Amino acid sequence: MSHSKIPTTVITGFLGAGKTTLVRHILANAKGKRIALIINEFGDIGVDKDVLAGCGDETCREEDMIELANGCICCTVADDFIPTMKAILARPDRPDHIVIETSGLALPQPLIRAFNWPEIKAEVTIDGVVTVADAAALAEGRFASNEEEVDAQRRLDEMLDHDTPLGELFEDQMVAADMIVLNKTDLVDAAALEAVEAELREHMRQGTKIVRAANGHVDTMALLGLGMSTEDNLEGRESHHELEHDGEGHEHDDFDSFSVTLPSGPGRDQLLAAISETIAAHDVLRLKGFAAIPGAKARLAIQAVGPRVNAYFDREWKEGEDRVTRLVVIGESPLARDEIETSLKKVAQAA
Ligand SMILES: Nc1nc2c(ncn2[C@@H]2O[C@H](COP(=O)(O)OP(=O)(O)OP(=O)(O)O)[C@@H](O)[C@H]2O)c(=O)[nH]1
Repeated sequence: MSHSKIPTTVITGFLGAGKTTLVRHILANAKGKRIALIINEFGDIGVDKDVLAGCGDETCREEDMIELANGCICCTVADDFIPTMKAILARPDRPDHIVIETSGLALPQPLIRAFNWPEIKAEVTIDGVVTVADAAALAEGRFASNEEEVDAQRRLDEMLDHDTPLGELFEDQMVAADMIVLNKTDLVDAAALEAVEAELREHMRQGTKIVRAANGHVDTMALLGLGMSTEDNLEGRESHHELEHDGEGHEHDDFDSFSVTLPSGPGRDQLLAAISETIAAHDVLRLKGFAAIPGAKARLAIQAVGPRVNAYFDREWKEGEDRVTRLVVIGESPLARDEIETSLKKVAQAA
């Protein structure tokens, strides 16, 4: 039986840039396309899948979502990614399109190269690599080193030139892109947006499109269907690591993640205040999870990206579900795990 190749969109972008939000938008606007979703997370709790599954739409069907929870898709291509793709391809009801959301710390390059493995290449093609960039984080210079020491303008100028793990990873994700979704435009003014966009243009491959968005609202038909066959066009997309080490394996020691479980206890405001304080004190890059708030029938989804903390009740607790607060914490290594845990647990004990 011959099939046409299934187009696959790879979504990359730094921690908290809005990848899951974009995926949610794609699923809600799939216009009848059956989409299989592969989600890769850094951290040991599958928050992203749970966020999508909590959306309540029939487009977020549990059976169409596959989670690769063990960290970095770039390091587990052979063990995890290839078998997962083969399982999708073996289904009797093959999807019309595959979307892969990589973890915010993943280098997209090894994943893109995996599409040239013979058993994958025969059946699947990369429709496009979409990199989500966080306009607010960029405007605030959050990829620069010594953030406090430089003034806002210098930060903006230097943000992409630094040899920090954050800066390098960010550049690696940028050069991999066929399209950049410059997200969170609602959080910055027009002048800052222009500055961020000008800076991005200097660091991406020529010809890459930038699409501005808020909350991942991009025309799905423009996003899916780029028809790039990216696996055949790898030139100029090399990561720092590939350029410096001939593509030998790479390390993820630069970043660290752990999860914390807290008993239900503090109220919403107390908990969010404690989270904000902890993030500020320990330079946490990303924190996310779900919280049990006393008296609330629904669980509170918590999403922090740098200093910005969002929270919303996403769905009611299910029968038999463990009503505790579980949070994933991600930051540059070494993370002061004990101190962060103590700081978060203090609020639960005080309640
Ligand atoms: N104001 C604003 N918030 C946004 C926008 N897009 C996403 N967010 C919020 O940013 C937070 C992170 O969004 P996600 O979609 O989870 O980001 P992500 O890139 O999937 O995060 P990781 O998978 O952890 O790397 C959430 O609180 C979102 O609601 C936007 O355009 N504007």
